[in-house]
Amino acid sequence: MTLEPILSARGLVKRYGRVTALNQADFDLYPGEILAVIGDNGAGKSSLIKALSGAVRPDEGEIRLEGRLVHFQSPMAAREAGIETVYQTLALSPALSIADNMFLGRELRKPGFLGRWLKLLDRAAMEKMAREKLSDLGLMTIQNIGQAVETLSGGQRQGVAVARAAAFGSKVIIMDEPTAALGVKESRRVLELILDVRSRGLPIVLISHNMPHVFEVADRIHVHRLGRRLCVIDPKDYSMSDAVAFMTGAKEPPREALAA
Ligand SMILES: Nc1ncnc2c1ncn2[C@@H]1O[C@H](COP(=O)(O)OP(=O)(O)OP(=O)(O)O)[C@@H](O)[C@H]1O
Repeated sequence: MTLEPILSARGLVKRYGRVTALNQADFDLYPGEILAVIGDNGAGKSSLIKALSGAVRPDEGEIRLEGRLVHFQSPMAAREAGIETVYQTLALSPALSIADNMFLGRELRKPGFLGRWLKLLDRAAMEKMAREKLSDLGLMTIQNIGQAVETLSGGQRQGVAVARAAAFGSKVIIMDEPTAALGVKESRRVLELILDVRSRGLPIVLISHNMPHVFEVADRIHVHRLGRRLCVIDPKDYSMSDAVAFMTGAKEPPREALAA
């Protein structure tokens, strides 16, 4: 590929005591693509994503965003740099409204004195932006932006989390098992959302154990094994059983798929 990766990592190492969760892991995400990250349980996928999203600091290795070295000290720092992560646990506050959840931690204040000195929130602006974002992503089956998140279905909640990420993620969106807890219909909606987000030009990292979902939406598949990137495959060239065989070590990937 001739393009420069938007987000890349080289030689990431992360140790937890005697466990080496990342062992010289590399990573490349290119502009506009959906990159799936697959791997067996314990292969180090979450550790990789946590390093890329500022949730853990790697012991060794480097991460570059648009070619520039970055050292995220916190998830907030990664967010500020344009990397949004939708965690499996979603990190939504159930009792708060959809609009409040979308702006959690980055509320809009009223302009001028009211906002700066009295810290008054600009609710109207937040609700307007939340409504726009949700309808952009075709999520306006949600009638009331003031509705508490706990009253939404699993798919709608996931939708709010994705809309929030798409609203604020200016460069990269990372999704950790976005369909794991969802039914068939809701999963479908979330997969469509992922494709919508890509069509808006935002690249996505999708961590998933669900091979049909991965093969349906991914442009490339990063196979993680024993703490490192084993290979990168094009889903058009390999079957799901090939991918699982590479992931589990039952089969070695061909030389051209092996990561450098
Ligand atoms: N906070 C931690 N403390 C100790 N060990 C950890 C910690 N986080 C991860 N590990 C270990 O690091 C290894 C990689 O874990 P990681 O969660 O990154 O794998 P994974 O590929 O995401 O697995 P899964 O698919 O099961 O979620 C595992 O052996 C795990 O037990």
